[in-house]
Amino acid sequence: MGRRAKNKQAAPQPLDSGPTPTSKSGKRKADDEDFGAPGPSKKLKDVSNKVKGQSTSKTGAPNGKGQPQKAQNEKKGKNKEVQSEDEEDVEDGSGWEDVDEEEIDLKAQAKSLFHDSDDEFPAFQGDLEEFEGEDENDEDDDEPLRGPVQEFDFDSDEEEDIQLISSKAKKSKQLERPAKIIPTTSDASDSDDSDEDEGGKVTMSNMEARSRALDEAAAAEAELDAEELRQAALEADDDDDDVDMDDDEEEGEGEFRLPTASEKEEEKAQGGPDVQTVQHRMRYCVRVLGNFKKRAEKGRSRAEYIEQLISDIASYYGYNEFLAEKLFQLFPVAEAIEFFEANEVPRPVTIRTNTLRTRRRDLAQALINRGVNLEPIGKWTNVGLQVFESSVPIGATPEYLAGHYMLQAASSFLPVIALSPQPNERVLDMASAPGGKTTHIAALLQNTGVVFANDANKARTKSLTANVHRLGCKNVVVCSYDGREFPKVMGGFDRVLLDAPCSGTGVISKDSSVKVNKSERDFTLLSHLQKQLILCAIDSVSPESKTGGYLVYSTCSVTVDENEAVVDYALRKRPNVKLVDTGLSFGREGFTRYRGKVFSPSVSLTRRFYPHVHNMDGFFVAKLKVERRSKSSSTAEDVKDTPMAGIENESKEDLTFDPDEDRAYIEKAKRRQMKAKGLRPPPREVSPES
Ligand SMILES: C[S@@+](CC[C@H](N)C(=O)[O-])C[C@H]1O[C@@H](n2cnc3c(N)ncnc32)[C@H](O)[C@@H]1O
Repeated sequence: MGRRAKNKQAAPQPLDSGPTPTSKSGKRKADDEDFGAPGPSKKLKDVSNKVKGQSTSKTGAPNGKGQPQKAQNEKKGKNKEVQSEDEEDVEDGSGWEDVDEEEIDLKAQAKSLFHDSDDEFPAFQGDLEEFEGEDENDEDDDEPLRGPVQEFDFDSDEEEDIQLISSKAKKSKQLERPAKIIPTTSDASDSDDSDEDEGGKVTMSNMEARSRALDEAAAAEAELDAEELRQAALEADDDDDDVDMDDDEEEGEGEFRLPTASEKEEEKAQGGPDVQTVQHRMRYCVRVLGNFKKRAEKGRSRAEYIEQLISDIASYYGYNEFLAEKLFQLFPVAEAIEFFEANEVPRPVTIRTNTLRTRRRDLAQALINRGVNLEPIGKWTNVGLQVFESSVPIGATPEYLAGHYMLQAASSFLPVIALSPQPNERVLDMASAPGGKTTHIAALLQNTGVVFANDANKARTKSLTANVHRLGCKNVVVCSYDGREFPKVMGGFDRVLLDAPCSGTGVISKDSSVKVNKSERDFTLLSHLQKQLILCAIDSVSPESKTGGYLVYSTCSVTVDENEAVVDYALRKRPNVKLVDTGLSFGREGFTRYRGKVFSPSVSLTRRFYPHVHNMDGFFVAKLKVERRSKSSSTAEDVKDTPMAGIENESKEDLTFDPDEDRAYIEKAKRRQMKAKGLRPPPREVSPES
């Protein structure tokens, strides 16, 4: 089981202070790469220690005290460093339940229910009714990354990769993966520049070639990973092939066994197992589960091994057991460990060129001149740049301040690429703050048409507005409604993006508080809200649109309740809607079956992105085409189930945009504007009705 050896990318958070790290400070040593190495929280500690120029112990426990993470979290909970939630036992309402018409009482929800997919903004922490009173200091969405980005040695890592792949072909997939954001095999297949010079600094001339070569290597490794997973799934019988097994035997793990109930009690009484025991036990359980028939102890069930493994994952990586289990269930056993491992590693720092102000080439040149080491993210985006190191604060360069780029996670590009807005269209970004995607949409529209950038959180619309101005977007209207009020507020959009409030289980590497502050109730409430929002988003799309008629639904979460289950729900409630291809060239297919639930086969058109597979935040993207409602397709059930039932009763067949409806608002705005300028507005027109 591998520990990620290639933590080459700087963590976004430790850039604030401290001396410039050494050239290898972001790189992990290959000999750290199994459970015998320090645990994840130790790893995080390692990073910050390195930044501070301190040495670290190699054998320490995750918390540095011989105790796994869990014990630490309990202490943290007391210190209020990590917000913990009351974990109410709620029936699993995800998947099939119907969404009530009435709004759920979000006030009753604990803090930090939603998570922001954009790395420029911290998780939304609060409830809808507190929006007005929210602290203005919350506007750190576009918080500049201060201090230098860690430097790392790309070339020697690549050499190391090749060696590792050949000598430990069965070992960790994370281990050998470069810190490059992974493209598809097809992206790399047409490259013929594999012999390009990869040494030395990145320059404008070698940038594209380097990128292609890295893409190729990454694609080859992705293929290798897939093969490994297939092998693991087939429960490789040949113990000689199993590197982990050899390691285990060396460490005397052949005699390892599951603890009995009384041993577990004893372990608990002593304050939990020590970190070495947890590491060994995890490795042992993974191995047994890889070939249960052959390796399991007599009289022990698969469920017992799984239960033990989940409990150990929770304590080792610092999750509450509920979330550890929920995430564990998404993957085959070996891959689940890869996922948890990847959540301990920061994702690459990436920026999006603002094409309203500059070209990527010019921006890259300007930043290279300032001492920024960067290269294009990959072929799938022509505006993204990955920043490897920088001698200047990347969030405070003159180019940044002039709006030439947005600091934005690579995964955040995906929904907008899928949305594919066309010039002159009317687009709604239903949950838009702090505006990473809004400004991307505005740029793709080339400042034509109009983007309504909505967010229910008024405080957050300030940072949204600031970004809109900084990036020179002239076609954006900012508004603040609960998304569930659409399309009553306005409808008839050519395209709608619903980047929904979510649990943030895809961005744990950025916000580790998610590990402990999410309960079953949170997922139930979120899923419910997401289902309400998606129906309103669908109803805001104009089926009459000549150029569009699309909705993109996205989250920065990996749970099925917040993704496939929401989309499937929408398909069932809105027969005039169908899933279409996202147009994204990579990403795993969405689940069409999951733990007894069967979704529409078309849900396979949705795409999932994972940190351990794509080296980007966990993300989900679905694209839906909204068609005209036929009389037969709008059933009584539709009307009952829509959160906009009131509206449908009023005007069920006609939810298209009526510009006349806006006249009064436009008039009011004009008057206000005149007053603000010290002018006297003309007398109001008296309408015949009044
Ligand atoms: C994932 S974040 C959006 C990130 C944004 N799309 C971007 O790219 O910068 C989700 C947003 O949904 C907003 N939100 C939460 N509940 C909402 C609701 N009922 N209606 C509209 N917005 C909501 C939150 O305030 C938060 O800003």
